[in-house]
Amino acid sequence: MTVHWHVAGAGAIGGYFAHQLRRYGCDVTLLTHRPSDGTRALTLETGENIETLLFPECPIGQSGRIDHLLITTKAFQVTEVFDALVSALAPDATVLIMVNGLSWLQSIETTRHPVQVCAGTTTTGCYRSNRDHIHRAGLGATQVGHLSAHKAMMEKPPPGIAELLRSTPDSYWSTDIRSILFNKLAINCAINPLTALYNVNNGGLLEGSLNDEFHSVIEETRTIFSALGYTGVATDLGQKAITVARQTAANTSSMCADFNARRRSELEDILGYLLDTLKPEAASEVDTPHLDQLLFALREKEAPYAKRPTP
Ligand SMILES: NC(=O)C1=CN([C@@H]2O[C@H](COP(=O)(O)OP(=O)(O)OC[C@H]3O[C@@H](n4cnc5c(N)ncnc54)[C@H](OP(=O)(O)O)[C@@H]3O)[C@@H](O)[C@H]2O)C=CC1
Ligand SMILES: CC(C)(CO)C(=O)C(=O)O
Repeated sequence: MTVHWHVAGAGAIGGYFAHQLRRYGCDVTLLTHRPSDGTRALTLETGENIETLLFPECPIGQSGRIDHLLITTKAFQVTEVFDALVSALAPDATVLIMVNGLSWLQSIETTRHPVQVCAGTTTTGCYRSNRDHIHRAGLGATQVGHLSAHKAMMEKPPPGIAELLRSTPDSYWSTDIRSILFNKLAINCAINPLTALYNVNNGGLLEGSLNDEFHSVIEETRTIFSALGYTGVATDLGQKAITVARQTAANTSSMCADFNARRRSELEDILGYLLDTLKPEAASEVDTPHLDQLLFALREKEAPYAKRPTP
């Protein structure tokens, strides 16, 4: 039977995966929070190829039964979207959440539901030149794994995931997605806020006095992860953050792009989550003056245009 994926959040990344899944042969329906006439044409431009596909689209809440759900909104929209769709999910449905930032993790994990929840992360980079035109700026790797702590579930992709992994180049199943998500969170904490504060490309962190700040931020982030018991994340962060900044030197980080566009960023889902949720869980007292100051300065900068609950 054809695998049918519903995609909530068909923006840059969601639209990219929608294209991949359709080209692979899956049925794909887009779920929107905007008025819709029932179809949406999405163009994907990759450098080698440009293709427009017509997708069925329906408002969230009118989807009918969902067997496979991909959520690719911004991190701060995940819980709302999940809650709005949970009653439409088939028993044993597969949900895959693919966002940066982990602010949604606790609420999804504590919701009682029978569905299989996976999470993923990708280093493929996409942006939109208009609402329906997606550009793949860089082809990276995608990793997906089960959020369950049960070994049997962690080892085997639930229904629909194998098709998604096969549909997208360089995509892998991970038996330890949590470590990968925390690694990505640490890298995002080290790179994104500083680039947003100083409005520089990722490579700007490797130059001049900003490089000293970059190292202080890395060191304090490492200390938090170490105190939380994520020794692998803490040990690797220095080298990884510098490598990512070097490899993506010409890129504008997603947070910097959001600040420049004066739209709500994932500040609270990334650095806010690290300092307000994870740091208090650390086994020992951790001093993070640079990170505290960075969060304070960015909250001030974002305040005029970001609608967010008071942290
Ligand atoms: N772009 C990239 O290269 C990468 C992005 N990521 C992460 O992926 C996530 C998505 O990023 P990106 O694709 O760039 O962001 P976009 O803003 O392009 O896409 C988000 C999409 O979610 C939609 N949306 C918002 N609220 C709702 C809702 N309530 N119901 C349904 N849809 C909704 C938006 O619709 P509308 O625009 O109509 O409001 C938009 O289409 C982020 O966490 C980002 O950090 C990770 C790796 C790479
Ligand atoms: C890794 C990094 C920092 C690359 O730009 C990213 O994930 C982002 O911009 O959100």
